Amino acid sequence: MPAFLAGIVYICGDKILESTTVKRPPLAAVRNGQQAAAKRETLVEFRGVKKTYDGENLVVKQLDLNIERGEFLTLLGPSGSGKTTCLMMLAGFEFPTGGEIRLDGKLLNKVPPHKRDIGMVFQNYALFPHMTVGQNVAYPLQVRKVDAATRADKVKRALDMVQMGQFADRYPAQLSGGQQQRIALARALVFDPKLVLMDEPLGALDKQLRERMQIELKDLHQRLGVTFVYVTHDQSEALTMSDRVAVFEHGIIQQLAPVDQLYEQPDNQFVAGFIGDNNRFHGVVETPDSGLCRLRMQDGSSLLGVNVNGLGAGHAAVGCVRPERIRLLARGAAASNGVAARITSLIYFGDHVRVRCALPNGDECFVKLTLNDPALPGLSEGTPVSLDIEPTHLRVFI
Ligand SMILES: Nc1ncnc2c1ncn2[C@@H]1O[C@H](COP(=O)(O)OP(=O)(O)OP(=O)(O)O)[C@@H](O)[C@H]1O
Repeated sequence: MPAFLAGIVYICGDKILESTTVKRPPLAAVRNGQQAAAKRETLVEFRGVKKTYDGENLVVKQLDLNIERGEFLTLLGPSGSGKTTCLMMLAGFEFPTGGEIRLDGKLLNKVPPHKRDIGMVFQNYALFPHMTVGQNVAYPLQVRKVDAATRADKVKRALDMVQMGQFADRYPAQLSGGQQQRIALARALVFDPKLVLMDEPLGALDKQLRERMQIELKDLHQRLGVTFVYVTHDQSEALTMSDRVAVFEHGIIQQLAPVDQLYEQPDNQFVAGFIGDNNRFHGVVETPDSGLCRLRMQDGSSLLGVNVNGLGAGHAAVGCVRPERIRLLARGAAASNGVAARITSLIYFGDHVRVRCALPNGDECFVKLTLNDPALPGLSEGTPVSLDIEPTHLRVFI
């Protein structure tokens, strides 16, 4: 174990990197919700952080981000958007080209990984194959010279925490992927880290197991109150687990918000399109007034929506709306904020039917109907309909 890596549990590929401890309250103290009271305290600050690997292209551009103590924050974004780079800078395995990172107020820029009190879990659990589960979990404590009795107690608690208490004597090869990831998690938590960083930790698991582990991780986070920073490109994973999500694109946070706000009030077209399902209507802004505006489409029809960017009359714009926020009405029925459309197809999705529609201006959109929706039997390809949308649910962007 290189000396510069002692202090962090860093699990990546077939490597496990480890480090020294910093004195902190034990897990049990954290567990009783003591952290909840301190929830709005800032634990981590990124101020004006930039990163380039080649001296030319900034893969992280001017990042300002506060991570609150005890929160579950997810960095979400497409491949190459800079999420892992941010995590690596926080862990100390990459250094910022500019700006400052603080942990508990302490400037981290020059602090090596082993002096940061951070646990990490990666996609490849990377347990030591020649050690039993118990020995793997004990390893961070051994490095920290924790005495044998305390070590045994902490290992038992950490394994019980991830419901793996009865597997202490097994070797990693005798465990399933999900079980190995639980052990990796126990190992990252056993030394009571201040912060736990996870980079796509469930990426190698099948869908069913991944979804079960998502619930377990969220539950564990709530019980422990430790701050989790989680990287994923899977938006449903981010929505399921996080308190807040930072959406990355091209090294910039496009929006940082609680999950419901992110979904209901996206700040821009990218966020509206990246999180959840989305429909887009193209038009020109008319009569902007007190936060709303009318989006006039090429065929003359129009919809009222939220003027998110405060666009002036005549500005080209795109209206975005979630499919579940569109009411499908029979053509001619009174719509408060409606537009004419024609059904192009009905696709069965098991738990709902996706009704695809074409608008006269050439835009396409879809609506989701539950299988017992009374309107469904009357619909088929070619049926003329009206799409009715509450103005607050149509977000008009530049
Ligand atoms: N060690 C490195 N050397 C050079 N370029 C790098 C290095 N690590 C990452 N990059 C580049 O930096 C950019 C951001 O990469 P990063 O891994 O942070 O993105 P990401 O959002 O985590 O992507 P993914 O979800 O695919 O892991 C990418 O263009 C990537 O090619």
